Amino acid sequence: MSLLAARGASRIYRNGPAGRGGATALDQVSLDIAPGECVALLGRSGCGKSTLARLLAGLERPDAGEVRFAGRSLSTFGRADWRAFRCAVQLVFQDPVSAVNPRETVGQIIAEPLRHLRGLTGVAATGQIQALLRAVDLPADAMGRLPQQLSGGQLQRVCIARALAAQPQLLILDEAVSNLDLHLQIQMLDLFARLKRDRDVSYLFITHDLRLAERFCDRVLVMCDGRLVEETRVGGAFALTSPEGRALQDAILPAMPFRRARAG
Ligand SMILES: Nc1ncnc2c1ncn2[C@@H]1O[C@H](COP(=O)(O)OP(=O)(O)OP(=O)(O)O)[C@@H](O)[C@H]1O
Ligand code: NI
Repeated sequence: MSLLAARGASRIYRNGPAGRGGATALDQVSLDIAPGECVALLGRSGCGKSTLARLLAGLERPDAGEVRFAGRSLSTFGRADWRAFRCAVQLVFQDPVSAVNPRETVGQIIAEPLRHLRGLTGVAATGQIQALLRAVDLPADAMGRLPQQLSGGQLQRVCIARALAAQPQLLILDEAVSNLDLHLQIQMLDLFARLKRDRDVSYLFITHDLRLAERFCDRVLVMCDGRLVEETRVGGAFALTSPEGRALQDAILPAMPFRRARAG
């Protein structure tokens, strides 16, 4: 059974780059994400990953093909369906600054899905906001701060907390941990792994880091020029075989010997 699926989904930006058939950002992409599954999406910059993420999250419509949730095309959704879908599928954007209202405090930002999607307000909401801030390792007093008073990595974690507030079944993470330091990356991945184990949450994990993908995901998808060019299950002597996949694997730096500078 697939939770979220794309069937021949294409997206053409009329004002996009010339070449490759005009401005086709996404070219007949089909994929399935099963409940509890963790799928990595890799590919070089501009290949269409974020576009696919927006389509799968229902924020943009495909120009051809369709996106299906629990077997139903999003194009048939009514108001109540959209509400259920927004609860079930959450997207954490690549750029946290443009993903929040600069005039809202962290508390207000996280309160929004609690109120609109889960009907929580007042003390119940405040308790949840505090728990969510703890989960993403932000101090409780972050609640009263504005986005501009936070670092990029702190704001990214506010966005993760906001996505988790909906208690989604599927989280689409568009480079959501890329600009966090290694310690925080591991902490967020532990949090995601716990949600996966306890609540069967699925993930579409967009990253440039093949090693992260290998560690966290069940399956790796590789895109090139708007198309899916490879799908490989992770495990054992796992190797990517498409030219694009091989390039990703070759791009992993060998461990560098660390030399301590000598005094004097
Ligand atoms: N709103 C838009 N209008 C016009 N063109 C767009 C728009 N959004 C994306 N594109 C184009 O579509 C293509 C795919 O962009 P997309 O952001 O999906 O790539 P990406 O794989 O996420 O890249 P990155 O790894 O740099 O985030 C690019 O050529 C981009 O210029
Ligand atoms: Ni992107």
